[in-house]
Amino acid sequence: MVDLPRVTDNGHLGPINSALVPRYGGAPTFALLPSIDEAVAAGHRPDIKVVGVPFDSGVSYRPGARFGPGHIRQSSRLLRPYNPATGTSPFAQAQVVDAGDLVVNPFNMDEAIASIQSDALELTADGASLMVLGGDHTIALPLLRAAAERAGSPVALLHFDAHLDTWDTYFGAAYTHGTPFRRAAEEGLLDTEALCHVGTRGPLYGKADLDDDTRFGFGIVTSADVYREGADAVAARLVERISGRPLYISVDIDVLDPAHAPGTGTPEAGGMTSRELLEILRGLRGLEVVGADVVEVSPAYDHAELTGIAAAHVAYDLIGLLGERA
Ligand SMILES: N=C(N)NCCCC(=O)O
Ligand SMILES: [Zn+2]
Ligand SMILES: [Zn+2]
Repeated sequence: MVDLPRVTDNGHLGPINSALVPRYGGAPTFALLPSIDEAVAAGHRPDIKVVGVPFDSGVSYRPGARFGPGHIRQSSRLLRPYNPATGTSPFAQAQVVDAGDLVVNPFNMDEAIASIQSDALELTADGASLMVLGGDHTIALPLLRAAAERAGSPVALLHFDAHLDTWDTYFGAAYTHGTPFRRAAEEGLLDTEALCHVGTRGPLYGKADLDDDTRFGFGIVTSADVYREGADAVAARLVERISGRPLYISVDIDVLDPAHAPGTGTPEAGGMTSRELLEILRGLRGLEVVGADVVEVSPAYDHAELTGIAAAHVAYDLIGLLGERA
């Protein structure tokens, strides 16, 4: 394979130069970034590793998020190096690489969760942070375990989702995509002063769901709150609550309205627009983001890459936030 010309900026090896090589050909690493092997072979030390977790054994409705990482990468080919919304170049402020996909057992939940946790710890042993492409929301639990261990303390959590994901069990199972944040709270992984769901909406099983959630320390900014208050005011509130604490950001793509992200497993009407979500993320600059994920992209239900493109742009802005620490 010939060496492809890449954009290099600020000493960092960036995406394939799409002015010289057609962006629709070749291997779809995230945003056409170098693979970890290519970057390391060229003498670069990764600051941010994009990693896929193709796993969906925790879903309660439509399946298929195991194909999310590949779809998000394919939908990320058009991302360009400079983000005018923030005035930054996410791939120049830090060395960002694509570390490929984890190998996760689809038939053994305990083994899957344990291996995601240990792989996340191994990938961050060199001080790098992770931008994870899911996968269903179950994977947030082992990722939070690893993030809290690396931070040396419980972490603040911003959780963008239509759902609370603090339910207790499904069919008696404790580890599902509807339960990761209850388990994380029980395990003491979360900084109970700085937890917030953003974008929640849709029917619950009962009012007790909300009471439980409050007991774990979560605040809620609903999808309707975002509509009424606007992205800037919401971001300002979140920054006030979280500032100065190590922060993990988990984005379930179903936080977006099905019109913006149809390709997901448990869609709910009345969601945020992709513009609102991106603007809230941009309002979080200056926070100490230690890890992030984008989950629940199920490509079989997508159309014209709507969901894949939304997820790719969310990951791009999250990489911008992660890179502020590099
Ligand atoms: N994490 C996501 N996307 N969905 C959770 C929905 C759980 C339920 O079926 O009630
Ligand atoms: Zn959800
Ligand atoms: Zn979720």
